Amino acid sequence: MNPQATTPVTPTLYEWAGGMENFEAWTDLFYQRVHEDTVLEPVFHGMSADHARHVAHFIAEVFRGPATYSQEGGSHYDMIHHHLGKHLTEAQRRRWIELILDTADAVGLPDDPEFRSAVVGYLEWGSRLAVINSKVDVVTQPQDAPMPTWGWGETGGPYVP
Ligand code: HEM
Repeated sequence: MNPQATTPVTPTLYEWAGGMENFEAWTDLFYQRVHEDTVLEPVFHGMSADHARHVAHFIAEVFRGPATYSQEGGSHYDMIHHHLGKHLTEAQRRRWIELILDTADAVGLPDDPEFRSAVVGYLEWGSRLAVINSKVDVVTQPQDAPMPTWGWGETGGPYVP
């Protein structure tokens, strides 16, 4: 018997989350809530109508889903570029994290310890990078920098500026 036939394949975070419609539901509700939030509303006041979907597609691609964000013309460089010069504060970042995690519960994303640990790890990492990038005016990453990917495990080492 082929042993591979019986070896269970670990699902990606994208698959475990239940696919694109769940990422879109998550960010659609999140950005609705952002506009009712006194801390975050001023940050996102002029955001584009497509913003929520772009963030859903970005996170889904990072979680090893389809490359929709890239196929729509986005890139890691592009995402960083959107944060330049926004001068985001730690208070805004914390509120962003709190609200996006509350919204994960509201839309019924899986709440098992392993999945949520990976999600929190990614959101902490990504949101702290967003704040760092918001304090500068140029992207130091190459324009063709690959999209990051995120799995079930650990970061693998210390921060490299
Ligand atoms: C994992 C964390 C994050 C991810 C993956 C992410 C992703 C993105 C993406 C993909 C865009 C571009 C959207 C578009 O093309 O329309 C964007 C824009 C933006 N993000 Fe983030 N972001 C993160 C964290 C944050 C945080 C913590 C804040 C603020 C507290 C923030 C504030 C903004 C703002 C102000 C824009 C520009 C909105 C606009 O004017 O259209 N981001 N983000």
